[in-house]
Amino acid sequence: MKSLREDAIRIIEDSISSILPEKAVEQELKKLDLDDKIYLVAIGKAAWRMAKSAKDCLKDKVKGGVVITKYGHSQGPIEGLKIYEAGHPIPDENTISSTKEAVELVKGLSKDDTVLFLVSGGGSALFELPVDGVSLEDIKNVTDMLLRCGANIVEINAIRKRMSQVKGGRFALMASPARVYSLVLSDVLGDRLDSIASGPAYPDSTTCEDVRKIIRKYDLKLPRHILQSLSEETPKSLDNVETRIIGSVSKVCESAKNVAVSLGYNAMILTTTLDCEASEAGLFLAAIAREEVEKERPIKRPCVIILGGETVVHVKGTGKGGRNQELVLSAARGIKNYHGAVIASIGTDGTDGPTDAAGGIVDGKTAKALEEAGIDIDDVLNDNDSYHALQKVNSLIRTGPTGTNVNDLIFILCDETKVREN
Ligand SMILES: Nc1ncnc2c1ncn2[C@@H]1O[C@H](COP(=O)(O)OP(=O)(O)OP(=O)(O)O)[C@@H](O)[C@H]1O
Ligand SMILES: O=C(O)[C@H](O)CO
Ligand SMILES: [Mg+2]
Repeated sequence: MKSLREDAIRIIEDSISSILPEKAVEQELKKLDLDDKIYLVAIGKAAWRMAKSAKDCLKDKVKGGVVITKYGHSQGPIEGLKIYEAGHPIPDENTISSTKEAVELVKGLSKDDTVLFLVSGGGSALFELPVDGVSLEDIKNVTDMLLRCGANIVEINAIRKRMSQVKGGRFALMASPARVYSLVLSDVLGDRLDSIASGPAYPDSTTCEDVRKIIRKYDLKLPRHILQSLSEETPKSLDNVETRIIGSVSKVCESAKNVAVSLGYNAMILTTTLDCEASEAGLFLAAIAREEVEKERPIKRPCVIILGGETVVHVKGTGKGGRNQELVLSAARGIKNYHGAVIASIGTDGTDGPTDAAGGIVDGKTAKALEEAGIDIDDVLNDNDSYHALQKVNSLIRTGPTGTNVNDLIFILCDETKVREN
Protein backbone atom coordinates (compact mmCIF):
# COMPACT_ATOMS: atom_id res chain seq x y z
CA MET A 1 0.00 0.00 0.00
CA LYS A 2 1.10 3.54 -0.80
CA SER A 3 -0.78 6.79 -0.14
CA LEU A 4 -4.55 6.66 -0.71
CA ARG A 5 -4.23 8.93 -3.74
CA GLU A 6 -1.47 6.83 -5.31
CA ASP A 7 -3.39 3.62 -4.71
CA ALA A 8 -6.57 5.18 -6.11
CA ILE A 9 -4.80 6.06 -9.36
CA ARG A 10 -3.28 2.58 -9.52
CA ILE A 11 -6.75 1.01 -9.10
CA ILE A 12 -8.12 3.19 -11.90
CA GLU A 13 -5.27 2.57 -14.34
CA ASP A 14 -4.95 -1.18 -13.75
CA SER A 15 -8.66 -1.92 -13.77
CA ILE A 16 -9.19 -0.09 -17.04
CA SER A 17 -6.19 -1.63 -18.75
CA SER A 18 -7.33 -5.13 -17.82
CA ILE A 19 -10.69 -4.67 -19.59
CA LEU A 20 -9.51 -2.98 -22.79
CA PRO A 21 -11.40 -4.37 -25.81
CA GLU A 22 -8.34 -5.89 -27.53
CA LYS A 23 -7.58 -8.22 -24.65
CA ALA A 24 -11.23 -9.10 -24.08
CA VAL A 25 -11.88 -9.97 -27.76
CA GLU A 26 -8.79 -12.16 -27.89
CA GLN A 27 -9.74 -14.04 -24.71
CA GLU A 28 -13.29 -14.66 -25.92
CA LEU A 29 -12.25 -15.81 -29.40
CA LYS A 30 -9.84 -18.33 -27.89
CA LYS A 31 -12.76 -19.79 -25.95
CA LEU A 32 -15.13 -19.78 -28.95
CA ASP A 33 -12.86 -21.60 -31.43
CA LEU A 34 -14.88 -20.58 -34.51
CA ASP A 35 -14.99 -22.45 -37.86
CA ASP A 36 -13.04 -21.42 -40.94
CA LYS A 37 -15.42 -19.20 -42.90
CA ILE A 38 -15.86 -16.07 -40.86
CA TYR A 39 -17.31 -12.73 -42.00
CA LEU A 40 -16.63 -9.87 -39.64
CA VAL A 41 -18.82 -6.85 -38.99
CA ALA A 42 -17.73 -4.35 -36.32
CA ILE A 43 -19.76 -1.29 -35.30
CA GLY A 44 -19.37 1.43 -32.69
CA LYS A 45 -16.73 3.64 -31.18
CA ALA A 46 -14.50 0.66 -30.29
CA ALA A 47 -15.09 -1.10 -33.64
CA TRP A 48 -11.58 -0.60 -35.01
CA ARG A 49 -9.82 -1.92 -31.92
CA MET A 50 -12.16 -4.88 -31.61
CA ALA A 51 -11.80 -5.72 -35.33
CA LYS A 52 -8.01 -5.44 -35.24
CA SER A 53 -7.78 -7.80 -32.33
CA ALA A 54 -10.19 -10.29 -33.97
CA LYS A 55 -8.28 -10.20 -37.27
CA ASP A 56 -4.92 -10.68 -35.53
CA CYS A 57 -6.40 -13.64 -33.73
CA LEU A 58 -8.35 -15.33 -36.56
CA LYS A 59 -6.06 -14.35 -39.48
CA ASP A 60 -7.05 -16.11 -42.76
CA LYS A 61 -10.20 -17.58 -41.27
CA VAL A 62 -11.70 -14.13 -41.87
CA LYS A 63 -13.00 -14.09 -45.46
CA GLY A 64 -14.15 -10.48 -45.47
CA GLY A 65 -15.29 -7.74 -43.17
CA VAL A 66 -16.70 -4.26 -42.67
CA VAL A 67 -15.76 -1.96 -39.80
CA ILE A 68 -17.83 1.17 -39.12
CA THR A 69 -16.62 3.61 -36.49
CA LYS A 70 -16.92 7.28 -35.62
CA TYR A 71 -14.90 9.93 -37.45
CA GLY A 72 -11.36 10.01 -36.07
CA HIS A 73 -11.66 6.56 -34.45
CA SER A 74 -10.00 4.46 -37.17
CA GLN A 75 -6.31 3.82 -36.68
CA GLY A 76 -5.61 2.83 -40.29
CA PRO A 77 -6.09 -0.10 -42.66
CA ILE A 78 -6.54 -3.69 -41.45
CA GLU A 79 -5.72 -6.26 -44.11
CA GLY A 80 -8.80 -7.95 -45.56
CA LEU A 81 -11.30 -5.56 -43.91
CA LYS A 82 -13.05 -2.46 -45.24
CA ILE A 83 -12.82 0.35 -42.73
CA TYR A 84 -15.33 3.21 -42.74
CA GLU A 85 -15.91 6.26 -40.58
CA ALA A 86 -19.30 7.89 -40.19
CA GLY A 87 -21.38 10.46 -38.26
CA HIS A 88 -22.01 10.22 -34.51
CA PRO A 89 -24.30 10.95 -32.63
CA ILE A 90 -26.29 11.90 -35.75
CA PRO A 91 -25.88 9.42 -38.64
CA ASP A 92 -24.89 10.68 -42.11
CA GLU A 93 -24.47 9.48 -45.71
CA ASN A 94 -21.40 7.44 -44.77
CA THR A 95 -23.41 5.60 -42.10
CA ILE A 96 -25.86 4.45 -44.76
CA SER A 97 -23.33 3.56 -47.47
CA SER A 98 -21.11 1.56 -45.11
CA THR A 99 -24.07 -0.21 -43.50
CA LYS A 100 -25.15 -1.25 -47.02
CA GLU A 101 -21.72 -2.87 -47.46
CA ALA A 102 -22.16 -4.81 -44.22
CA VAL A 103 -25.62 -5.95 -45.31
CA GLU A 104 -24.26 -7.08 -48.71
CA LEU A 105 -21.56 -9.04 -46.92
CA VAL A 106 -23.94 -11.12 -44.81
CA LYS A 107 -26.88 -11.55 -47.20
CA GLY A 108 -26.78 -14.85 -49.04
CA LEU A 109 -24.44 -16.58 -46.57
CA SER A 110 -25.08 -20.27 -45.90
CA LYS A 111 -25.52 -22.13 -42.62
CA ASP A 112 -21.86 -23.15 -42.76
CA ASP A 113 -20.78 -19.51 -42.57
CA THR A 114 -20.17 -17.52 -39.42
CA VAL A 115 -20.71 -13.82 -38.86
CA LEU A 116 -18.55 -12.38 -36.10
CA PHE A 117 -20.40 -9.27 -34.98
CA LEU A 118 -18.42 -6.87 -32.76
CA VAL A 119 -20.63 -4.33 -31.06
CA SER A 120 -19.78 -1.24 -29.02
CA GLY A 121 -21.47 1.98 -27.90
CA GLY A 122 -22.23 4.51 -30.60
CA GLY A 123 -23.41 1.69 -32.85
CA SER A 124 -26.93 3.09 -33.14
CA ALA A 125 -25.71 6.13 -35.06
CA LEU A 126 -23.00 4.29 -36.99
CA PHE A 127 -25.04 1.34 -38.23
CA GLU A 128 -28.20 2.37 -40.00
CA LEU A 129 -30.25 1.56 -43.04
CA PRO A 130 -33.75 3.07 -42.81
CA VAL A 131 -36.84 1.00 -43.57
CA ASP A 132 -38.68 1.73 -46.83
CA GLY A 133 -40.50 5.05 -46.72
CA VAL A 134 -38.07 6.59 -44.18
CA SER A 135 -35.18 8.77 -45.40
CA LEU A 136 -31.79 9.62 -43.91
CA GLU A 137 -33.16 13.14 -43.33
CA ASP A 138 -35.99 11.61 -41.26
CA ILE A 139 -33.51 9.57 -39.22
CA LYS A 140 -31.40 12.67 -38.57
CA ASN A 141 -34.42 14.72 -37.47
CA VAL A 142 -35.86 12.04 -35.21
CA THR A 143 -32.44 11.26 -33.69
CA ASP A 144 -31.92 14.94 -32.92
CA MET A 145 -35.39 15.18 -31.37
CA LEU A 146 -34.82 12.03 -29.26
CA LEU A 147 -31.41 13.16 -27.99
CA ARG A 148 -32.88 16.47 -26.82
CA CYS A 149 -36.19 15.33 -25.31
CA GLY A 150 -34.75 13.80 -22.12
CA ALA A 151 -35.57 10.18 -23.00
CA ASN A 152 -33.13 7.56 -21.72
CA ILE A 153 -31.12 5.26 -24.02
CA VAL A 154 -33.59 2.35 -23.73
CA GLU A 155 -36.45 4.65 -24.78
CA ILE A 156 -34.45 6.33 -27.55
CA ASN A 157 -33.40 3.01 -29.00
CA ALA A 158 -36.91 1.52 -28.79
CA ILE A 159 -37.87 4.14 -31.38
CA ARG A 160 -34.69 3.94 -33.48
CA LYS A 161 -35.05 0.15 -33.81
CA ARG A 162 -38.33 0.39 -35.68
CA MET A 163 -37.18 2.94 -38.25
CA SER A 164 -34.30 0.67 -39.22
CA GLN A 165 -33.71 -2.41 -41.36
CA VAL A 166 -30.71 -3.46 -39.24
CA LYS A 167 -31.60 -2.65 -35.61
CA GLY A 168 -33.76 -4.56 -33.10
CA GLY A 169 -32.58 -8.02 -34.19
CA ARG A 170 -33.23 -7.41 -37.88
CA PHE A 171 -29.56 -7.62 -38.90
CA ALA A 172 -29.33 -11.15 -37.48
CA LEU A 173 -32.38 -12.13 -39.53
CA MET A 174 -30.66 -10.81 -42.66
CA ALA A 175 -27.60 -12.95 -41.94
CA SER A 176 -29.68 -16.09 -41.36
CA PRO A 177 -29.08 -19.01 -41.94
CA ALA A 178 -25.45 -18.10 -41.10
CA ARG A 179 -24.66 -18.22 -37.39
CA VAL A 180 -23.96 -14.88 -35.72
CA TYR A 181 -21.51 -14.66 -32.80
CA SER A 182 -21.87 -11.32 -31.18
CA LEU A 183 -19.25 -9.88 -28.81
CA VAL A 184 -20.53 -6.82 -27.01
CA LEU A 185 -18.83 -4.00 -25.13
CA SER A 186 -21.66 -2.59 -23.02
CA ASP A 187 -22.19 1.13 -22.49
CA VAL A 188 -25.75 0.69 -21.20
CA LEU A 189 -26.38 0.38 -17.44
CA GLY A 190 -27.73 -3.04 -16.55
CA ASP A 191 -26.21 -4.39 -19.82
CA ARG A 192 -29.51 -4.58 -21.67
CA LEU A 193 -28.33 -6.36 -24.80
CA ASP A 194 -31.29 -5.29 -26.90
CA SER A 195 -30.50 -1.64 -26.15
CA ILE A 196 -26.73 -1.62 -26.70
CA ALA A 197 -26.27 -0.10 -30.18
CA SER A 198 -30.02 -0.82 -30.60
CA GLY A 199 -29.38 -4.59 -30.56
CA PRO A 200 -28.94 -5.43 -34.28
CA ALA A 201 -28.43 -9.09 -33.41
CA TYR A 202 -30.50 -9.49 -30.27
CA PRO A 203 -34.22 -10.22 -29.80
CA ASP A 204 -36.02 -6.99 -29.04
CA SER A 205 -37.65 -6.76 -25.62
CA THR A 206 -39.44 -3.49 -26.42
CA THR A 207 -42.80 -3.41 -28.18
CA CYS A 208 -44.84 -1.08 -30.37
CA GLU A 209 -46.97 -0.40 -27.29
CA ASP A 210 -43.84 0.78 -25.41
CA VAL A 211 -43.09 3.08 -28.33
CA ARG A 212 -46.58 4.62 -28.18
CA LYS A 213 -46.05 5.31 -24.46
CA ILE A 214 -42.66 6.93 -25.10
CA ILE A 215 -44.18 9.19 -27.78
CA ARG A 216 -46.88 10.30 -25.32
CA LYS A 217 -44.46 10.68 -22.39
CA TYR A 218 -42.18 13.09 -24.27
CA ASP A 219 -44.95 14.59 -26.41
CA LEU A 220 -43.00 13.81 -29.59
CA LYS A 221 -44.45 15.34 -32.75
CA LEU A 222 -43.71 12.82 -35.48
CA PRO A 223 -44.92 12.85 -39.09
CA ARG A 224 -47.40 10.22 -40.25
CA HIS A 225 -44.97 8.13 -42.29
CA ILE A 226 -42.63 7.81 -39.28
CA LEU A 227 -45.52 6.75 -37.03
CA GLN A 228 -46.34 4.16 -39.67
CA SER A 229 -42.82 2.66 -39.44
CA LEU A 230 -43.08 2.60 -35.65
CA SER A 231 -46.10 0.31 -35.76
CA GLU A 232 -44.10 -2.54 -37.34
CA GLU A 233 -43.00 -5.14 -34.71
CA THR A 234 -39.37 -6.33 -34.33
CA PRO A 235 -38.16 -9.97 -33.90
CA LYS A 236 -38.78 -11.34 -30.42
CA SER A 237 -36.67 -14.46 -30.86
CA LEU A 238 -33.64 -15.35 -33.02
CA ASP A 239 -32.33 -18.88 -33.44
CA ASN A 240 -28.99 -18.13 -35.17
CA VAL A 241 -27.38 -15.85 -32.57
CA GLU A 242 -25.01 -16.28 -29.64
CA THR A 243 -24.04 -13.25 -27.59
CA ARG A 244 -21.28 -12.56 -25.04
CA ILE A 245 -20.63 -9.38 -23.10
CA ILE A 246 -16.88 -8.83 -23.12
CA GLY A 247 -16.76 -5.49 -21.32
CA SER A 248 -19.09 -3.52 -19.09
CA VAL A 249 -19.13 -1.37 -16.01
CA SER A 250 -19.66 -4.55 -13.95
CA LYS A 251 -16.44 -5.97 -15.35
CA VAL A 252 -14.48 -2.80 -14.60
CA CYS A 253 -15.88 -2.83 -11.03
CA GLU A 254 -14.82 -6.45 -10.58
CA SER A 255 -11.42 -5.64 -11.94
CA ALA A 256 -11.09 -2.63 -9.57
CA LYS A 257 -11.99 -4.96 -6.71
CA ASN A 258 -9.25 -7.41 -7.71
CA VAL A 259 -6.62 -4.68 -8.01
CA ALA A 260 -7.57 -3.25 -4.61
CA VAL A 261 -7.42 -6.69 -2.96
CA SER A 262 -3.97 -7.26 -4.48
CA LEU A 263 -2.87 -3.96 -2.89
CA GLY A 264 -4.08 -5.16 0.52
CA TYR A 265 -7.54 -3.56 0.77
CA ASN A 266 -10.79 -5.27 1.75
CA ALA A 267 -13.16 -4.65 -1.13
CA MET A 268 -16.85 -4.62 -1.95
CA ILE A 269 -19.00 -3.59 -4.89
CA LEU A 270 -22.02 -1.62 -3.74
CA THR A 271 -23.85 -1.21 -7.06
CA THR A 272 -23.16 -1.20 -10.79
CA THR A 273 -26.19 0.91 -11.68
CA LEU A 274 -25.72 4.27 -9.96
CA ASP A 275 -27.78 6.68 -12.07
CA CYS A 276 -29.00 9.57 -9.91
CA GLU A 277 -28.01 13.25 -10.06
CA ALA A 278 -24.19 13.56 -9.69
CA SER A 279 -24.19 15.98 -6.77
CA GLU A 280 -26.70 13.83 -4.86
CA ALA A 281 -24.53 10.76 -5.48
CA GLY A 282 -21.55 12.74 -4.11
CA LEU A 283 -23.38 13.50 -0.85
CA PHE A 284 -24.45 9.85 -0.53
CA LEU A 285 -20.87 8.64 -1.03
CA ALA A 286 -19.63 11.15 1.53
CA ALA A 287 -22.13 9.75 4.05
CA ILE A 288 -20.73 6.25 3.48
CA ALA A 289 -17.16 7.52 3.82
CA ARG A 290 -18.02 9.19 7.15
CA GLU A 291 -19.53 5.92 8.37
CA GLU A 292 -16.25 4.18 7.51
CA VAL A 293 -14.08 6.78 9.24
CA GLU A 294 -16.23 6.86 12.38
CA LYS A 295 -17.76 3.39 12.68
CA GLU A 296 -15.78 1.19 10.27
CA ARG A 297 -18.98 0.17 8.44
CA PRO A 298 -19.99 -1.40 6.07
CA ILE A 299 -16.58 -3.08 5.69
CA LYS A 300 -13.39 -3.38 7.70
CA ARG A 301 -10.59 -0.94 6.87
CA PRO A 302 -8.31 -0.65 4.92
CA CYS A 303 -11.05 -0.89 2.32
CA VAL A 304 -12.52 0.12 -0.95
CA ILE A 305 -16.24 0.52 -1.65
CA ILE A 306 -16.84 0.42 -5.39
CA LEU A 307 -19.74 1.72 -7.45
CA GLY A 308 -20.34 1.65 -11.19
CA GLY A 309 -22.88 3.58 -13.17
CA GLU A 310 -23.49 6.87 -14.86
CA THR A 311 -24.86 9.80 -12.91
CA VAL A 312 -26.61 12.72 -14.56
CA VAL A 313 -26.10 16.47 -14.49
CA HIS A 314 -28.80 18.90 -15.54
CA VAL A 315 -26.49 21.63 -16.73
CA LYS A 316 -27.88 25.05 -15.81
CA GLY A 317 -24.73 27.11 -15.35
CA THR A 318 -22.10 28.31 -17.80
CA GLY A 319 -19.05 26.65 -16.22
CA LYS A 320 -16.90 23.74 -17.32
CA GLY A 321 -17.10 20.26 -15.86
CA GLY A 322 -18.48 16.75 -16.04
CA ARG A 323 -20.63 14.38 -14.01
CA ASN A 324 -17.65 12.68 -12.30
CA GLN A 325 -16.05 16.00 -11.38
CA GLU A 326 -19.33 17.28 -10.06
CA LEU A 327 -19.84 14.10 -8.00
CA VAL A 328 -16.50 14.33 -6.20
CA LEU A 329 -16.74 18.06 -5.65
CA SER A 330 -20.13 17.59 -4.04
CA ALA A 331 -18.69 14.73 -1.96
CA ALA A 332 -15.88 16.99 -0.73
CA ARG A 333 -18.50 19.02 1.18
CA GLY A 334 -19.61 15.90 3.04
CA ILE A 335 -16.17 14.62 4.08
CA LYS A 336 -14.73 17.95 5.14
CA ASN A 337 -12.25 17.28 7.97
CA TYR A 338 -12.78 13.50 7.89
CA HIS A 339 -9.36 11.97 7.28
CA GLY A 340 -8.49 8.49 6.11
CA ALA A 341 -10.73 8.39 3.04
CA VAL A 342 -10.59 9.55 -0.59
CA ILE A 343 -13.48 9.57 -3.06
CA ALA A 344 -12.68 9.17 -6.76
CA SER A 345 -14.91 9.12 -9.84
CA ILE A 346 -13.97 8.79 -13.51
CA GLY A 347 -15.43 8.15 -16.94
CA THR A 348 -13.82 4.91 -18.19
CA ASP A 349 -13.37 6.49 -21.63
CA GLY A 350 -11.02 9.02 -20.05
CA THR A 351 -13.27 11.98 -20.87
CA ASP A 352 -15.66 13.50 -18.37
CA GLY A 353 -18.00 15.97 -20.05
CA PRO A 354 -16.44 18.46 -22.46
CA THR A 355 -13.12 18.54 -20.56
CA ASP A 356 -9.64 17.01 -20.80
CA ALA A 357 -10.07 15.28 -17.41
CA ALA A 358 -11.40 11.77 -16.78
CA GLY A 359 -12.83 12.81 -13.41
CA GLY A 360 -11.60 13.84 -9.98
CA ILE A 361 -10.47 12.75 -6.52
CA VAL A 362 -11.12 14.45 -3.18
CA ASP A 363 -10.40 13.92 0.50
CA GLY A 364 -11.07 15.50 3.89
CA LYS A 365 -8.76 18.43 3.12
CA THR A 366 -10.26 19.39 -0.24
CA ALA A 367 -13.15 21.53 1.02
CA LYS A 368 -10.86 23.52 3.32
CA ALA A 369 -8.29 24.06 0.56
CA LEU A 370 -11.04 25.41 -1.68
CA GLU A 371 -12.29 27.72 1.09
CA GLU A 372 -8.76 29.04 1.54
CA ALA A 373 -8.61 29.72 -2.20
CA GLY A 374 -11.83 31.74 -1.89
CA ILE A 375 -13.94 29.15 -3.73
CA ASP A 376 -17.45 28.27 -2.53
CA ILE A 377 -18.43 24.72 -3.54
CA ASP A 378 -22.16 25.47 -3.67
CA ASP A 379 -21.57 28.41 -6.04
CA VAL A 380 -19.33 26.23 -8.21
CA LEU A 381 -21.96 23.48 -8.39
CA ASN A 382 -24.67 26.00 -9.28
CA ASP A 383 -22.53 27.21 -12.16
CA ASN A 384 -21.48 23.63 -13.16
CA ASP A 385 -17.85 24.75 -12.95
CA SER A 386 -16.36 21.72 -11.18
CA TYR A 387 -13.35 21.53 -13.52
CA HIS A 388 -11.84 24.88 -12.49
CA ALA A 389 -12.45 24.28 -8.78
CA LEU A 390 -10.81 20.83 -8.82
CA GLN A 391 -7.97 22.13 -10.99
CA LYS A 392 -7.26 24.83 -8.40
CA VAL A 393 -6.70 22.20 -5.66
CA ASN A 394 -4.91 19.68 -7.85
CA SER A 395 -7.74 17.17 -7.72
CA LEU A 396 -8.44 16.40 -11.38
CA ILE A 397 -7.67 12.93 -12.71
CA ARG A 398 -6.27 12.84 -16.24
CA THR A 399 -5.83 9.53 -18.03
CA GLY A 400 -6.12 10.64 -21.67
CA PRO A 401 -8.41 8.60 -23.98
CA THR A 402 -8.34 5.05 -22.63
CA GLY A 403 -9.61 3.03 -25.61
CA THR A 404 -12.73 1.76 -23.88
CA ASN A 405 -16.11 3.21 -22.94
CA VAL A 406 -18.05 1.35 -20.26
CA ASN A 407 -19.68 4.11 -18.15
CA ASP A 408 -18.15 5.40 -14.91
CA LEU A 409 -16.11 3.93 -12.06
CA ILE A 410 -16.58 5.49 -8.63
CA PHE A 411 -15.06 4.44 -5.30
CA ILE A 412 -14.29 5.32 -1.70
CA LEU A 413 -10.82 4.21 -0.60
CA CYS A 414 -10.00 4.17 3.14
CA ASP A 415 -6.85 3.44 5.09
CA GLU A 416 -6.71 2.80 8.81
CA THR A 417 -6.61 6.44 9.84
CA LYS A 418 -9.57 7.37 12.03
CA VAL A 419 -9.51 11.10 12.33
CA ARG A 420 -12.34 13.55 12.46
CA GLU A 421 -11.22 17.13 13.04
CA ASN A 422 -13.70 19.60 14.47
N1 LIG B 1 -20.21 22.04 -17.19
C1 LIG B 1 -20.64 20.80 -16.96
N2 LIG B 1 -20.66 20.30 -15.71
C2 LIG B 1 -21.10 19.05 -15.46
N3 LIG B 1 -21.52 18.21 -16.42
C3 LIG B 1 -21.51 18.64 -17.68
C4 LIG B 1 -21.08 19.95 -18.03
N4 LIG B 1 -21.19 20.08 -19.37
C5 LIG B 1 -21.69 18.92 -19.84
N5 LIG B 1 -21.88 18.05 -18.83
C6 LIG B 1 -22.40 16.69 -18.89
O1 LIG B 1 -21.51 15.90 -19.65
C7 LIG B 1 -22.26 14.93 -20.38
C8 LIG B 1 -21.47 14.49 -21.58
O2 LIG B 1 -20.35 13.85 -21.08
P1 LIG B 1 -19.44 12.87 -21.92
O3 LIG B 1 -18.87 13.59 -23.09
O4 LIG B 1 -18.49 12.23 -20.97
O5 LIG B 1 -20.53 11.92 -22.54
P2 LIG B 1 -20.87 10.43 -22.24
O6 LIG B 1 -22.23 10.41 -21.65
O7 LIG B 1 -19.76 9.80 -21.48
O8 LIG B 1 -21.00 9.88 -23.67
P3 LIG B 1 -19.98 9.04 -24.50
O9 LIG B 1 -20.54 7.66 -24.45
O10 LIG B 1 -20.08 9.68 -25.84
O11 LIG B 1 -18.64 9.17 -23.85
C9 LIG B 1 -23.57 15.62 -20.70
O12 LIG B 1 -24.60 14.69 -20.67
C10 LIG B 1 -23.73 16.65 -19.60
O13 LIG B 1 -24.70 16.26 -18.65
O1 LIG C 1 -25.20 3.34 -29.70
C1 LIG C 1 -26.00 3.40 -28.77
O2 LIG C 1 -27.20 3.17 -28.88
C2 LIG C 1 -25.53 3.79 -27.41
O3 LIG C 1 -24.15 4.04 -27.36
C3 LIG C 1 -25.88 2.68 -26.44
O4 LIG C 1 -25.25 1.50 -26.79
MG1 LIG D 1 -17.81 9.89 -21.81
